[in-house]
Amino acid sequence: MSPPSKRVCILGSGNWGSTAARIVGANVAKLADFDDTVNFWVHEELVDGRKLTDIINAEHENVKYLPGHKLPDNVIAMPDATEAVKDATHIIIVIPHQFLQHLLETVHGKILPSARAISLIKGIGISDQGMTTMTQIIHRALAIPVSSLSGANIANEIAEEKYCETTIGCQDPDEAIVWRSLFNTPYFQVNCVADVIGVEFCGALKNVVAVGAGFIDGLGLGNNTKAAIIRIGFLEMRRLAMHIAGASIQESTFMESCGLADVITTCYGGRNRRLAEYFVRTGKPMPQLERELLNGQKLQGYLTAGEVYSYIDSCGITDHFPLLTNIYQICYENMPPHTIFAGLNVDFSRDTQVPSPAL
Ligand SMILES: NC(=O)C1=CN([C@@H]2O[C@H](COP(=O)(O)OP(=O)(O)OC[C@H]3O[C@@H](n4cnc5c(N)ncnc54)[C@H](O)[C@@H]3O)[C@@H](O)[C@H]2O)C=CC1
Ligand SMILES: O=C(CO)COP(=O)(O)O
Repeated sequence: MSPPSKRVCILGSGNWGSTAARIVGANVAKLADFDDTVNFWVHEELVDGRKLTDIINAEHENVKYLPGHKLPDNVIAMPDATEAVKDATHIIIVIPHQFLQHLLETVHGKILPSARAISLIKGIGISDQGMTTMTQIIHRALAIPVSSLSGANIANEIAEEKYCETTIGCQDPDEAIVWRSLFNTPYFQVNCVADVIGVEFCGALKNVVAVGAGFIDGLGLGNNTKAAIIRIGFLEMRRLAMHIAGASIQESTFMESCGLADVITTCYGGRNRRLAEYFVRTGKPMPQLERELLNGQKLQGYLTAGEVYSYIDSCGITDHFPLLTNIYQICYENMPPHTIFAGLNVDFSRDTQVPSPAL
């Protein structure tokens, strides 16, 4: 039998990164063409005076970001990202989006030219060229094919092996089969689509809607109000994604796990929702709440609200996105939370009237 020709590296070890390591570690052990070892890059820090990498390798548990769940023994924590990616054919990138650029600069020139990557990140980038997705940023930096994975996937529930679905966006059907084999389990059901950036836009933009849902909970309003915010938020997400990249996005992607299902789960169970509720109840700024309540975990929706607004404002199209605009103004411009309802009676049948992006 020939030796395994493929090898996995996971870049990122937070709540979702550690959960992904649990899944992928167990799966590679059963795949003959993959080396059993999974290199797991950990942003090094001290936990009770010990290095987190040492704790993970001794106890097979990420006691800070995924306490109470064992990682497979073949997942090896490493503090050096360049060492972790060295021989990897399949690179899984799962870090908060604000840290991506620095990580890419670190691993640039250190990866196999034949490697491929998949992004599990939920976030967007803003540059002179407008709004970019994580796979576009990774592809430009590393010049390798990049797929996306996103879904209604609250990490703690998946670590408890509660059934859910996810969506992989991958243009090459053969590659899609390989990525699916790394992630699919009886309790984590993967569906593959060819729409890489549609999957990503859904995952990133729903975090802003979840902040809005948290405001509703903070105001003590009920389920009907939250359902209205979810519905309008979903339409604005779709409207913005189609405005930016309509020619390459499939409408059907919005009905996959990465679309409607993820908006629902995050608006009820996510960190963005929870901290937005505290924001209304306490009046404390989001970054302070993140430091006080998340024990090192990071919010994506608050930053994404700012990034989305900078884009729609620069395009002069805020009128077409009243909910996303209101959420931004509540987060960053001291507008009171009840102003979330201002101007929400937009006619979504007029989507074609949003001016095209000047890209
Ligand atoms: N937690 C969840 O339920 C889910 C998260 N995601 C997405 O996955 C991505 C990663 O999130 P999580 O794994 O949950 O992370 P997390 O928010 O739980 O943890 C933060 C991570 O950032 C690392 N970090 C801190 N400073 C850093 C730096 N300067 N450079 C690099 N890394 C640094 C920490 O070591 C830690 O691993 C995010 O885009 C998130 O939206 C997607 C689906 C579910
Ligand atoms: O993306 C998520 C669930 O699919 C997690 O959302 P939060 O970051 O709000 O917890």
